[in-house]
Amino acid sequence: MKLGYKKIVVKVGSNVITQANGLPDEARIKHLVNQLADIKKLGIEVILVSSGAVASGRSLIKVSEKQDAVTTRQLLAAIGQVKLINTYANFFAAHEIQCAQVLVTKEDFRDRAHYLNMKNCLQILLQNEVIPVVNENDVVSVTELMFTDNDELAGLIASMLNADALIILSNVNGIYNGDPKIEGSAVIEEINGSVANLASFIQTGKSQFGRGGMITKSTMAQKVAKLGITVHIANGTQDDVLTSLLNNELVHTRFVPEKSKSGKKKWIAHSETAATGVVKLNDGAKTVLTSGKATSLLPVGIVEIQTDFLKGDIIKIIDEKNNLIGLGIAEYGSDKARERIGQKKQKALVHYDYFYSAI
Ligand SMILES: Nc1ncnc2c1ncn2[C@@H]1O[C@H](COP(=O)(O)OP(=O)(O)O)[C@@H](O)[C@H]1O
Ligand SMILES: N[C@@H](CCC(=O)OP(=O)(O)O)C(=O)O
Repeated sequence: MKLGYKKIVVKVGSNVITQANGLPDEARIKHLVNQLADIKKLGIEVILVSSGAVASGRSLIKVSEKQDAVTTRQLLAAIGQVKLINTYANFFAAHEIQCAQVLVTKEDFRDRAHYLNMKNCLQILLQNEVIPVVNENDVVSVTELMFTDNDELAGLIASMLNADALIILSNVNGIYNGDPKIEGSAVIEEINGSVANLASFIQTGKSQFGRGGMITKSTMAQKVAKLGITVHIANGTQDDVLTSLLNNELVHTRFVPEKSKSGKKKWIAHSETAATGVVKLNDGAKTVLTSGKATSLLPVGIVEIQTDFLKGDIIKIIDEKNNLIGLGIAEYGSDKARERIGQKKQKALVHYDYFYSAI
């Protein structure tokens, strides 16, 4: 395979494996499994993040219209996930490959200990030649405990496992420079760094069964590429999509990776919800911190400590307009930080090694 990856995370959207009538598209799932099996047999480690539990459940049970959205999702996912994982397990078994069901919630990544626990779990599966099939545990994860969608979850897993690439399979050929349904719109084949007007190309509507939409996909993809992982968005309904992509023969969108960041920085990048404190910086400090040079956050650039934190906590670093600049681990607590606001020659509040720039 021309792209030479050793470890990939493949995310399959609900639309890829669901027919227009809502029933699971078993032929499509089988075709994807056949490709994944071929890829695995070449020695490439594969982690699959698959949506489709809710869509699959919809084909199995009729839900009362009176039921609210949250309980409906719980019901459909609880039933549908069984069908989904069974379908995968049967198709992988035909290749003598075992797969595992890994259902997660945001809480399973809430601090470094939980994060490393999840990492261990996936690593032990890979070491035993098992393909993890990951999905959000929709039965217990509701409201604020939810990931935006499985694209966010897949980005987190790719970062956590130091994958070479994250391949997102949706029902379009990639990100278009206009509405994909309108003639004249074309796939943007390469996205390098942060593209200021990328969101303006993207229609806010989602596909029939999808949750997040293309905007969350592109935001997540830019973040993951910034951490050093190549991200591909391609059409999972196209025949041989994975093998063509890995042979560099497919028209799709590729996010060019930056230099790979450390494991700690990758964790910090995905820990915004775990952040306790909020620290506001002046514009000079913002410029220095986001310049790409190895600089630590010094108290001289702090204008306000908005929310308290303890030594070792993850803190949000914002600018004077309250936009997120980055995340970091505090070297000391908010009490000491407050005493040092605006002072020169003080110990860094966040060391460069523990700072992730969101810009
Ligand atoms: N500029 C764009 N390029 C590509 N897709 C877009 C664009 N704007 C909106 N979309 C929509 O985003 C959808 C894919 O996102 P989503 O519904 O979350 O799918 P999935 O189930 O694969 O996660 C596409 O079906 C497409 O209609
Ligand atoms: N966890 C949900 C899918 C959520 C989701 O992100 O869906 P999608 O936008 O199709 O990837 C399910 O299995 O139905």
